Amino acid sequence: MKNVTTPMGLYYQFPFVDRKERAQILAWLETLHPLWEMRFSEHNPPPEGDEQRPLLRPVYWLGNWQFACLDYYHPPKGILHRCVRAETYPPLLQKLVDRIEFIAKKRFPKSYFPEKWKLNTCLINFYGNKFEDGKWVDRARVGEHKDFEPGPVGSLSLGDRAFFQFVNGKSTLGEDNIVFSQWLEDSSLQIFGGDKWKMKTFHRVQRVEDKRKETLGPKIENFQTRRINFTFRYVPEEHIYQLKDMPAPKLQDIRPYLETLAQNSTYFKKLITP
Ligand SMILES: O=C(O)CCC(=O)C(=O)O
Ligand SMILES: [Fe+2]
Repeated sequence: MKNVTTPMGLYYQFPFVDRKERAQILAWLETLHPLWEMRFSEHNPPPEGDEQRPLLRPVYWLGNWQFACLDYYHPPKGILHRCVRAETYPPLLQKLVDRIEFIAKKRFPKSYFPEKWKLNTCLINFYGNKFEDGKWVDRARVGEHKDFEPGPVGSLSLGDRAFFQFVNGKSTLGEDNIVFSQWLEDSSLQIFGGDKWKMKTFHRVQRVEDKRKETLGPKIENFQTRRINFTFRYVPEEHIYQLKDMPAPKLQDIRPYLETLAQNSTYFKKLITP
């Protein structure tokens, strides 16, 4: 097993999951029905100069669902009604999360961890090509952003490898902008924590290779998945809202998503059935 420790606050392990675990995760992923969300909504329309659009990729959240139209979790100011309680991890994922938390605590200083830190939230991203206007278009990338959830973030990658970068600014200033690059391999774990990687720099997925030619994840209409990434994060429990505590306009905006989720998830079915 290769285990390379990169700069302070960055950790990378390949492989992190073995073949059996990989197969189990992939089997579970096939049962999921990811959502293709719109960025904005009736009560949260695009700001001037921006426009309504679908996200680049379908996603699925566990622990809490941060609907795009609720603007994601963004402390200290953006904490109200952004995170909606969602399904818990299946046992096989919880086991991995326990291992990731253990590694993070072993590798990173105490100062990186907010009180009560645990990886209680997971975003599953489906990367691949979308069929639109009669052709397949590569949507396998993520622009510069920060993960605003406090504390270290753990990232598990499956499928084709991704070229992942930490960059200084949001603008495309060229090479000097790049602080650190790495390939995220199939079955690998990346953990990043501390000010430099969480607060000071942005990160992005520049591109995803197209080499493995493996069918991954559930069937998604007009979409071909070649990489699936899990990012495990921490949202303080007091910032995760029950559906009944969400204000009516926001509830109205996310209602169609909840109904779609309820078609395939007993958790969401229960949640929205009066
Ligand atoms: O796919 C990845 O490796 C990273 C995804 C990411 O940055 C995110 O979901 O916030
Ligand atoms: Fe991210």
